[in-house]
Amino acid sequence: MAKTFDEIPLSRPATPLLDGIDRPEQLRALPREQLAQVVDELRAYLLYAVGQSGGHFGAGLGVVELTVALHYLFDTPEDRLVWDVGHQTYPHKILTGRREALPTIRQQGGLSGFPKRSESEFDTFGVGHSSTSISAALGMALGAEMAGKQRRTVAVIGDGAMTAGQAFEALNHAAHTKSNLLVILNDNNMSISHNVGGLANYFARIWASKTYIALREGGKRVLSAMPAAWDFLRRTEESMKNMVSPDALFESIGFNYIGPMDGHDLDELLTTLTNLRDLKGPQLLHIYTTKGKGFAPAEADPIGYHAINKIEPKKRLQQAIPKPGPQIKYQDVFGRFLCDAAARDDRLVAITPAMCEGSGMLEYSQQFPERFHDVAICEQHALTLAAGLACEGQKPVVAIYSTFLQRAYDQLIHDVALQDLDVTLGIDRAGIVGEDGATHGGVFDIGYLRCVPNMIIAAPADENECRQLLYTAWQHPGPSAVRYPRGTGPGVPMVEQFTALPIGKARTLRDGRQVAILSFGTLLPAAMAAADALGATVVDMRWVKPLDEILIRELATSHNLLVTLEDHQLMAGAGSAVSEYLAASAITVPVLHLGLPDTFIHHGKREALLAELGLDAAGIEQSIRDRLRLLDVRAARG
Ligand SMILES: Cc1ncc(C[n+]2csc(CCOP(=O)(O)OP(=O)(O)O)c2C)c(N)n1
Ligand SMILES: CC(=O)[C@@H](O)[C@H](O)COP(=O)(O)O
Ligand SMILES: [Mg+2]
Repeated sequence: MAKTFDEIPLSRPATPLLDGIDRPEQLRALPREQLAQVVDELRAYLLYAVGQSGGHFGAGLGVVELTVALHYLFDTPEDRLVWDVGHQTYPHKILTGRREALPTIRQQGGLSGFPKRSESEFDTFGVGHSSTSISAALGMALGAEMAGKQRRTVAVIGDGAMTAGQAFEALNHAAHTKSNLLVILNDNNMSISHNVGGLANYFARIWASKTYIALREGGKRVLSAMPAAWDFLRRTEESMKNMVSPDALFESIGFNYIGPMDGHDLDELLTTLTNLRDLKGPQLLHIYTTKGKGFAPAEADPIGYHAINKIEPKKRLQQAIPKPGPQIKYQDVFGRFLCDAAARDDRLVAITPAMCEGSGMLEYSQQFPERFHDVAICEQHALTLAAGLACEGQKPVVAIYSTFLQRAYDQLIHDVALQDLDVTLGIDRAGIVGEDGATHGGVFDIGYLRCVPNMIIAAPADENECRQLLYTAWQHPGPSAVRYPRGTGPGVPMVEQFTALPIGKARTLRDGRQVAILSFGTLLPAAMAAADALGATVVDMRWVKPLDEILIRELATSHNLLVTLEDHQLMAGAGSAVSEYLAASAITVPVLHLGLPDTFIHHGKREALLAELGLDAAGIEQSIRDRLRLLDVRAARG
């Protein structure tokens, strides 16, 4: 039985077997009897390492046995193993040559928090966004068939990820192609929050029917000697089968369903996977696991332990750094807005695609349960659901991370904007997100939103402006979006009273000369500091669409250089909107755009990445000085 810890070990545990495994071949060289010890050592080391680094926690603990069994029985990396989301792959990384590097995970220059093809041959597919594993694995299986390769292909997908449409698109196609593909459904009855929806209930009933299955198997043996009774059981089984038959859903799609089974029973896993690995055609193995398995606090609170910060040893906590000012997270600014606006207007209804806690909606969901919808990992459904609600005169708010909104782009255009429906998007994690890295960067939303007719887009600079712009956007009777970053603001207290701010109007914070900095969003404090050194004008633009064109025109005629600043790709960003306006108005003025370059920004601390990209005060000042020098040189040349 797996060992269960109550504390995260602060010193490295002894892992004699694990220390000898730098590649799965060395795992496969061990006798099967030693695998249980590998599991215990792997779980202990995982606890220690994530304690050192912080990062995703519960999901990895839940697949320690599965990871050992898969790398033991399948010839990885030749056999392809595709993990869904990938937050559960720390055990996989430990067994595939990254044991010693694990404490660097999610840190700049360290391991990615998700499988990444460029990081390891064992990371067969880059993930981070959920529900892509079956599609990718099917593609690999078809690719192998085309190349005449006899390799096996496995996708490991969680019950949460299985709620997304793409998972079923892939299941549907896999059944059609009848490819040799093993899908392992890792069912822990958890998404980040508790998993929701009919599918989650179906899975739960399967598990509950485990007793039914046991009875059925047991009953068959006993009753087969008594024909009449056997006939009765068969008829009963038929009626019960419709109620809780575990294979109804997947078998009817065309998969051979096996399960449910205990995903922590290593022996059972090894036996079952040995039987399954060479079966032809699409197979689905349904395993039950516990998110956070082996660490009692995480087993008890899988939501709280989905991810953890690095564990600070007690001694360091005594010299805690003095707490900064009254900063609150932008997600909590959003949650407070929802509660306050919902209390005033019963048309507010809030929707999240499985990110309740991360979006700051827990309190709202408890206060207004009848106007709260967690739709599971279904971003596309979330947007069109909101569109339907708006058709009926409600005022829906969709809370969605910038990166995950990418999933619902057609729904935004086709279902919301084209019909000019009253849907508000609270776009969290806009800009560089930090440790989650490039898969989660919220750095494209301005580009993909501002070209959509009927959209209005706000980029608040601080907590109070975020609150007021959320209210303004929500009041607006059409499609609207407010983008704000991960983490806390500069500590500007929120004003209780809602004020509908003028749409498309900026606010000038400092009148300077020669240079005008047009700041879009939360990099404003850095802009102000740079302006101090330069004597520059600073404007909090507040709105990406519509722009404050009158102000831009005035600034262009009264300054020698306009500087736009944004936590977004430069291409198609807010700065390019300013240049488009100037060009369309035949206004000629030098413009310097500051933002993210045309590359993916990988994982690290958000502030350090911004500084490295020249988006801190010093970097902004330096860029402006360089540009002024260039302009002087050009002026001197005549
Ligand atoms: C498209 C998308 N939406 C949302 C997320 C955020 N997210 C990360 S893990 C997770 C829950 C996944 O649940 P499950 O697949 O059951 O894995 P578990 O954590 O239970 O092992 C969610 C919603 C994501 N990664 N991708
Ligand atoms: C794996 C995944 O997609 C989520 O767990 C995501 O990492 C959450 O991001 P935040 O930590 O910013 O809420
Ligand atoms: Mg789950």
